[in-house]
Amino acid sequence: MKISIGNDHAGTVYKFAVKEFLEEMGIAVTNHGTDAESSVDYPDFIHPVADDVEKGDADLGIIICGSGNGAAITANKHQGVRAALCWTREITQLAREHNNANVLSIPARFVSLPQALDMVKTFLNTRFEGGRHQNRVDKIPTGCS
Ligand SMILES: O=C(CO)[C@H](O)[C@H](O)COP(=O)(O)O
Repeated sequence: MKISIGNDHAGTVYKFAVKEFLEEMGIAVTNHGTDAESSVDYPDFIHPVADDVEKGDADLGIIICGSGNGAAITANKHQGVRAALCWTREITQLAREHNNANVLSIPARFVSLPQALDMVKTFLNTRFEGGRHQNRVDKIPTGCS
């Protein structure tokens, strides 16, 4: 299992905690930064994560910014990337079960660190249900057929 992670300045503290959490589980992590808390532009650090997922260089991605929206919007510009903005365990579970999300977007300014780590754990431990959801996910790239 390989996970690519990236964040802006609002997500730096959470990123390091998530990275440690993953590495303690024996998961290989590619960290695209930023590793600083000085102001940066989130696309510079989120596109590399989405690139990894798009190209198959990572199984999953985790992206973090203040609201989670800029990161998710950026990642979803990439082919084959399904980035889900999540703020509870239940939303995270559904993002995997129903949407086959392959990138988790965490809003660092709106969830606690324990909540964020719980979402990461849920994201890793939940499988896509397929079935009717597969038909819907298949229609995402090109719209209705
Ligand atoms: O959430 C974000 C993008 O969606 C950013 O983290 C947020 O916009 C950064 O704001 P500021 O420059 O005021 O720290």
